Amino acid sequence: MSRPLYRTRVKFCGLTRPGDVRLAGELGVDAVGFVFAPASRRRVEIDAAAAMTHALAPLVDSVALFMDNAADEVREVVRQVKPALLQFHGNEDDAFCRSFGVAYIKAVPMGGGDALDPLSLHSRYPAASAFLLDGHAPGAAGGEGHLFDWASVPKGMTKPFLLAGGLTPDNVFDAVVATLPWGVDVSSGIEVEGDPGVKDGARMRRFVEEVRRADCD
Ligand SMILES: O=C(O)c1ccccc1N[C@@H]1O[C@H](COP(=O)(O)O)[C@@H](O)[C@H]1O
Repeated sequence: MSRPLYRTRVKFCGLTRPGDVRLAGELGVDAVGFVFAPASRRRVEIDAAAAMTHALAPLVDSVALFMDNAADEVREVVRQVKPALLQFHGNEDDAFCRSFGVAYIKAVPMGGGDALDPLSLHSRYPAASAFLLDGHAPGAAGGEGHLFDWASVPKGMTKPFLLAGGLTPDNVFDAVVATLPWGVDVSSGIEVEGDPGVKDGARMRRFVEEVRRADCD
C-alpha cells in the first residue's frame, strides 16, 4: 500500500524526567505520556507531571494515562496538568472516559488471544478519539514490553488506532509497515535497561528514525 505524504504519529509514554520530555520534542515526537496508573512503576505525582509540561515543545501534546483511577483523581490531573488527551487502560466505560471533557484514547488488550471485533469496540466507546492496541492480557497493566501478533489487527478499524506493546527501535519499522497504524506508542523499548521511567536518548532517537524510515518505505 502506498502512503504518499503519510506521517505515522509517535507517542513516548511513561516519562518521568523533564530532560526526556525536552528531547522528545526535539526529536519531533507528537505526544508524551505521563502515567497515573496506581500500580505502575512509572507513576508520577500530579505536581511533578505539571512541572514537566513546562519542558514540552510547542505543538507537542501531553497525554495522561489511567487504569481504573478514581474520578476525583482524574479530575485533579485534568485541572493541574491540563493534558490534551486522556488514555484509559482499565475497565472504564465510555460514560466515565468522556465525563472529564477531554478527548480520550481507550486501550484495548490484544494479549488475550480473542479476535478483536471493531464494530463492537466502536459501539462500546463511541466517543473515543482513537484506540490503542496494546500487547498485554485483559486485566493486566501495560508498559511491560509484551508484543502481540500484528496479523490480529482488524482491517475494519474506522477510528485511528495506535499500535503499542513491545515496540523497540529494532522492530518498529516492521510494525509500521505491517499494520499501517495512525501512530505508535512506546515505553519500555526506549528505556535504560532495568530502569522503568528512565528513557535512553540514543534509543529514543533511533526509534523516531525507524518510524520515519517506515513512512518513506
Ligand atoms: O507504562 C506503564 O507503566 C503502564 C501502566 C499501566 C497501563 C499502561 C502502561 N503503559 C502503556 O503500555 C504501552 C506499552 O508499553 P511497552 O512499550 O510495551 O513497554 C505503553 O505505550 C504505555 O501506553
